Amino acid sequence: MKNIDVCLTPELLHQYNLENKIVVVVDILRATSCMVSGFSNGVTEIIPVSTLEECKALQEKGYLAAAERNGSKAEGFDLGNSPFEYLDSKMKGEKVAVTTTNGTLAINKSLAAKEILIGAFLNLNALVEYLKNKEEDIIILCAGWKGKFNLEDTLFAGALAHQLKEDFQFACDAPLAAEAMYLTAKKDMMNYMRDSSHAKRLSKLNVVKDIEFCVQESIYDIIPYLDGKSLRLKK
Ligand SMILES: O=C(O)[C@H](CS(=O)(=O)O)OP(=O)(O)O
Repeated sequence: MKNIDVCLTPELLHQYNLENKIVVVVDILRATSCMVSGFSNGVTEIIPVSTLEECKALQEKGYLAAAERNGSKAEGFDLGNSPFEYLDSKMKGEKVAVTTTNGTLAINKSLAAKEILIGAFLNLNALVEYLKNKEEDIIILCAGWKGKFNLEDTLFAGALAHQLKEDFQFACDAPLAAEAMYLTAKKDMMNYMRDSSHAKRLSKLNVVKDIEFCVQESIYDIIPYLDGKSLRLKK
């Protein structure tokens, strides 16, 4: 049977063989939630880069530049890291270069995979429908926080692993633990997340509405994937 596994932080990724695997990268707060929101609102291409310098260089080539460090928009860039910025009508048809603290790094660490998909609660069902018939093993890569474990990405990993468990067996205890957390949390996700370090950090920046938005399940029926250096929408 095919396997599904969860990598709880990019710092553990060296333990996983990505060859011929599908990697679903998740950074619920907020990078991958922003990406899914942007594509759902008509953004045509997103280039994830690891550094502010790379992002600036793409801004000079005409990309809208989204740059966040420690939760706030970096100086001199067009956008920060709120999904609501991506829902603005002026984003339709735009190409975006993006760098964030955790999410874009996680994408760039996954390049050895056969396929890289972008996951969020916002597109959970679309991912389940796409992945359930795939032959490849799946790794869900949690972006975490600065190399450490975080709650919200693990909850998403648990949700996805739970919904795929009829077709994929759990490769180790990480999907099992993530699933147990998700099943406990899902009745009141916002309340469960309230104590998480990331929610506390972002609430100091007055972005509680972003967190409420990012925990909504399956409001968008799309899947962004990495095509060369760019994220695009699966047809
Ligand atoms: O802006 C965010 O949501 C976070 C900032 S931090 O990790 O709390 O410093 O960045 P992300 O890369 O989206 O996790």
